[in-house]
Amino acid sequence: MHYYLTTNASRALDEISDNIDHVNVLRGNLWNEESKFDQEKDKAHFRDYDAACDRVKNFYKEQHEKQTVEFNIKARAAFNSKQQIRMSIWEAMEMLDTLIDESDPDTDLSQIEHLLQTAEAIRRDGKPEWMQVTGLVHDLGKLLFLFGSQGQWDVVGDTFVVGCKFSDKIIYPHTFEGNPDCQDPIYSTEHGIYEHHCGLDNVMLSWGHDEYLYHVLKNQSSLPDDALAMIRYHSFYPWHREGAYAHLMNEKDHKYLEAVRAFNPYDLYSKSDDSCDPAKLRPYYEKLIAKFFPPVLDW
Ligand SMILES: O[C@H]1[C@H](O)[C@@H](O)[C@H](O)[C@@H](O)[C@H]1O
Ligand SMILES: [Fe+2]
Ligand SMILES: [Fe+2]
Repeated sequence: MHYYLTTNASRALDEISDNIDHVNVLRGNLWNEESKFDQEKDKAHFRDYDAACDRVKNFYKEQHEKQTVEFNIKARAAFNSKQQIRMSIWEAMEMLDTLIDESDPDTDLSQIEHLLQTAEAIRRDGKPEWMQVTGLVHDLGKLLFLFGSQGQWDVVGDTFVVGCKFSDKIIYPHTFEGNPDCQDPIYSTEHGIYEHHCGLDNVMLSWGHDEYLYHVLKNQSSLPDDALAMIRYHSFYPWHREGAYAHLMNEKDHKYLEAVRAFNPYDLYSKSDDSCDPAKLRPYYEKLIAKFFPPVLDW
């Protein structure tokens, strides 16, 4: 059906619709401001380790006492000599789904949901495909728990450098008192076994899901270096959030720091987003997976 309007009537209509647009823009701005405010307010609730439950506190006490240089050398040797399991990225996501992360004060959601929420938040912001798929896989290293870890303390939680003084920027720093490396004349010094600005590539980060997944993917994906850095350092909060370990960084690490910081909000704050439906999202992400990974990988 067509309406024929006089010029005046049509001008009047345009004006009304302009006004409505204007009101909508204003309303939109207001809404954005309010939701920005809510988001800032909400952010303070994340990673509140003082208020965390005993499960989290006990987890970190155990981890901080047991992540020694000796353990880290053994964990890497075991990783290099172990028999490998072959499966696809999606199979790995499904396999991981049974794990509930004891170190995490912010979510009891399944791991597949956390991976999808992270990827979806990155996608919503219009970030590139390689970053979306990085969000999708970043915690798959937690499979270590099903592949012969000693518990969760050598799989999840924040990471830190071993082989030099434990930084006081690590959460619950006093719990390192029970770590024998604190008594070691070399490991307990500022630089420990490392040279000034040797590069994070040359230091031993506490063994867990970041380090494991980095080694699994570095030769089995076409992800860019920034993506591999996001995976390898995403739990390294004393570094990427608190600014510790500057004396061990080299030139390249400054670039990686930027990448990891860009990734972090998606990992952390997407934990409060609406839940995702894996079956619905699968076709989209299978296509992305196929662009960056072989059909099956060695784990
Ligand atoms: O509890 C969490 C969880 O284990 C994450 O996967 C890890 O990346 C974080 O650093 C940690 O705080
Ligand atoms: Fe993680
Ligand atoms: Fe995560």
